[in-house]
Amino acid sequence: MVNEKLGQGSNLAAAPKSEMRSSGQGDVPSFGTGSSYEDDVAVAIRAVTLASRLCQAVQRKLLSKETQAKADKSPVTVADYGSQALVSWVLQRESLVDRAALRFSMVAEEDSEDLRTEDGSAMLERITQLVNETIAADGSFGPVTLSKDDVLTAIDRGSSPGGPDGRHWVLDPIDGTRGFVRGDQYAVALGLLENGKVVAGVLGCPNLPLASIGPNGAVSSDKSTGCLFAASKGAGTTMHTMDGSLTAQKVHVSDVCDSKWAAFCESYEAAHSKQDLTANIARILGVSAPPIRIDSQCKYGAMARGDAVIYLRFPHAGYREKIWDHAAGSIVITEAGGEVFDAAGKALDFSKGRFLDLEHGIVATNSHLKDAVLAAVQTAIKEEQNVPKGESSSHL
Ligand SMILES: Nc1ncnc2c1ncn2[C@@H]1O[C@H](COP(=O)(O)OS(=O)(=O)O)[C@@H](OP(=O)(O)O)[C@H]1O
Ligand SMILES: [Mg+2]
Ligand SMILES: [Mg+2]
Ligand SMILES: [Mg+2]
Repeated sequence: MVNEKLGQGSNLAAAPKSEMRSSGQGDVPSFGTGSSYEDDVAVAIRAVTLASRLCQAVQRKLLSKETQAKADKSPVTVADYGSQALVSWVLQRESLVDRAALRFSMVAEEDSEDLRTEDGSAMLERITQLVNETIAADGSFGPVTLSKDDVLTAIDRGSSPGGPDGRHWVLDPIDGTRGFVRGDQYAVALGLLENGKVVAGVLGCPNLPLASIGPNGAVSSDKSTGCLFAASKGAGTTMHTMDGSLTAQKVHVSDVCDSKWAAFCESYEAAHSKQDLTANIARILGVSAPPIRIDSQCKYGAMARGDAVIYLRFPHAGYREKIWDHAAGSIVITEAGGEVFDAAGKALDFSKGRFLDLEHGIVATNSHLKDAVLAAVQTAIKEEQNVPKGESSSHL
């Protein structure tokens, strides 16, 4: 039943019975890993599920007036803010009250600055309403109403600088806001750093099909959507249905060993990754399948279950990667048996604060293909550097 529902082409294996408890908290699924991060993952799932519901409600009736442009021209919506407020509120309230409330730290994408201006006041009103509606509809938190100030405070709890010491939650309240606004893929991405290393991650992907989106899954008749991936150090990666209706399944990256058969995924937005460079990498590897282009860290989730075998991301010159764009996704891949590295072959370093410190580009694949993919990446980068100026649209 479950395998039928999840479709062919997904690298799923049934999880042990202990991982299939139902939550008893509304429709929010629970997660049992037996790992030392079990409590953290459970509360992260609760927070991400709640935030994903808010996002789904907004995306269903998305109004252009609910979208603003930030100073860097990227879009931000009431759902980005609402999702951040909810995750922050749940984490603070549920997980750390007894253990580490005073040390609570969150590195998150959004801040409340624009909402505190006169222009932002209607938006703040709407966000507060959405947050309260989502909490009330869940029903498991009791009679709680957040004020506008509570919402601002919850959003601004994400201002931590992060760094190499201690525990930090890392949140992208909507990753792939452009996809969200377009009605396509997006993810609520929540990671946990401990002493500079990602130790847990949850990815809510409300629009991701349960069936594979890879070349082998393209023919699936199952159009159900809404996946949630959860991973923690040493405990593997599990895929849940967003509504908790099916049992959780362990997922694993593809075990394809010959790059000829390896489909790759990349950003939907050409402005976010150099698609001419990735096409050359694919050519060098002999990949014939067309790229799977989807927004957000949904790519990491899709790859973790084997839809694609390679993830390639090469931002244009001058762009600095943020930790919230990769923290949750990277552990979802590594715990599913994959590897995530930069163009020098180094693992990603999440210990340097809000930005990722890396050579260039982000690549993920399985352990069989790591050497071949890395060699192809380095060859393609050299070739790109040797192209006389004016003959290529991309520059390192
Ligand atoms: N110029 C540029 N280059 C590279 N990356 C950028 C750039 N601008 C933005 N971003 C970040 O990309 C995040 C969206 O993820 P993806 O690039 O994987 O998705 S997409 O397919 O392009 O939508 C997106 O995340 P969100 O802001 O959370 O949507 C950004 O952090
Ligand atoms: Mg953004
Ligand atoms: Mg993002
Ligand atoms: Mg975002």
